Amino acid sequence: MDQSKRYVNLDLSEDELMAGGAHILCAYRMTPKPGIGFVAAAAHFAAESSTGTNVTVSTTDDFTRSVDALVYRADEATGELRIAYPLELFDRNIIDGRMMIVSFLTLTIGNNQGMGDIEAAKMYDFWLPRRAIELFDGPAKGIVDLWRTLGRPVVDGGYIAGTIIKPKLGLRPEPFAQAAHDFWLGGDFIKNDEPQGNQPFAPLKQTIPLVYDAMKRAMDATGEAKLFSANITADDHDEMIARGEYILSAFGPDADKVAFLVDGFVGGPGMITTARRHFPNQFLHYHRAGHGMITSPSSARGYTAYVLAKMARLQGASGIHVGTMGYGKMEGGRDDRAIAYVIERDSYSGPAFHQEWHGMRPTTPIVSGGMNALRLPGFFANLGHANLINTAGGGCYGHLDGPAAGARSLRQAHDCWAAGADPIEWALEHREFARAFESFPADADALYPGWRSRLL
Ligand SMILES: O=C(COP(=O)(O)O)[C@H](O)[C@H](O)COP(=O)(O)O
Ligand SMILES: [Mg+2]
Repeated sequence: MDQSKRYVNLDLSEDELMAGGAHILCAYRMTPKPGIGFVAAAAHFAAESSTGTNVTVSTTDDFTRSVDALVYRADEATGELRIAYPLELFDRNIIDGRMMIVSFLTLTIGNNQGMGDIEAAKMYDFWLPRRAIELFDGPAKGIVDLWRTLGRPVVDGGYIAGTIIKPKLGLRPEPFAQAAHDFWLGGDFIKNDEPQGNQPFAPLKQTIPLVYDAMKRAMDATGEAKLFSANITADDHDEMIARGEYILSAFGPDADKVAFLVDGFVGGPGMITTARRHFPNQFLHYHRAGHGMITSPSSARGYTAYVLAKMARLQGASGIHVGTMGYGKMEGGRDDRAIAYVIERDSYSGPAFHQEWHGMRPTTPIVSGGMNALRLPGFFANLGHANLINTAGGGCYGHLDGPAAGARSLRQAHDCWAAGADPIEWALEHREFARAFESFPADADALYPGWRSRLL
């Protein structure tokens, strides 16, 4: 059934829709199934994403039609599809009237992801009017709070050198805490790896007190504050709360040095909001493990990592992983810096839309995935700044001289970039950075040919 008469209006002006402030706009790249017209498929897409289905129903009335999602751009040659969704379509909390990401996803990434006439569709950008920005929680804490804890300037407080306790799994409480202590002698920030929680060989209630003790000893030894991002991910809301409350009680007077990590992609939006609303005083660390199933360029469905990051900021993530922009082990390229820019700035022009955040607190870019000291100078040069959290697991625990040296090599790499120095020259004066060349020789060979004759 061709529904384009009702759900398509290519005369609508995007500028006027934005000026009206009554719609959320979504940009997709869509391919209809063979033999299905692009506009007809787009119309069905909008129907299924708002007020329709695949046939006309007798219960539709004039009000229903007034909140139809409308296709306002449809270009078969490029697959470009843009849909305007009236704000009234989106579900609101009964407790406080605010909007929710699950409703945004159910509509804009719902049945349209599996319909028989749609071969593939992927959202690559969306735009929210001011009113929608006002109705999402947004971040409660940010990197400013971490800089303050670390005794840094709260503006441009700079690079936070972090790690991930490795191996990913398999450390019992004592060696886990020892690994944390040893890194903290050189670095700022440790996160649980995303699957670490309450495994039988490392009960959380044994591990956490030992980690706190390790933090205190490292703070005494260095005279510096330290940070721990503890994973509280769990299917059950009550379990998440129980973990968070236990961890805060265990860290007692230093509970402000605890961030909470949530595996928000596999866990779903509800887990992020549970942490955001129950623990608003803690930095909320959004780990996105699993996102690659749809955000990968190899996927023609779902949405991009850029869209994921925008949603995370709306939900209130204090920080989210943004990838390594071609410098680490995960998929990505240099232009992925847009994922960092759109969450850290108050105003940014993305792939389809210019988004104003109207003062919503920024979300911190978290850079992780195969990173080590050798890869950082190029990364910072591409991004253009270092106001971020970097977590290098292998890059620290794989350093020949141990994790504290690994941490120092990260900071020396940052300082090398900040000074605009040649990395090999810099390594001649900075031992831990030099030893990173020996620790990761394949990277050194690829990035700094000729290093051996200069450094060994
Ligand atoms: O544990 C790591 C990295 O460990 P290592 O530093 O040893 O590679 C993170 O889970 C990935 O970076 C996630 O990827 P992304 O950050 O892209 O979500
Ligand atoms: Mg990990």
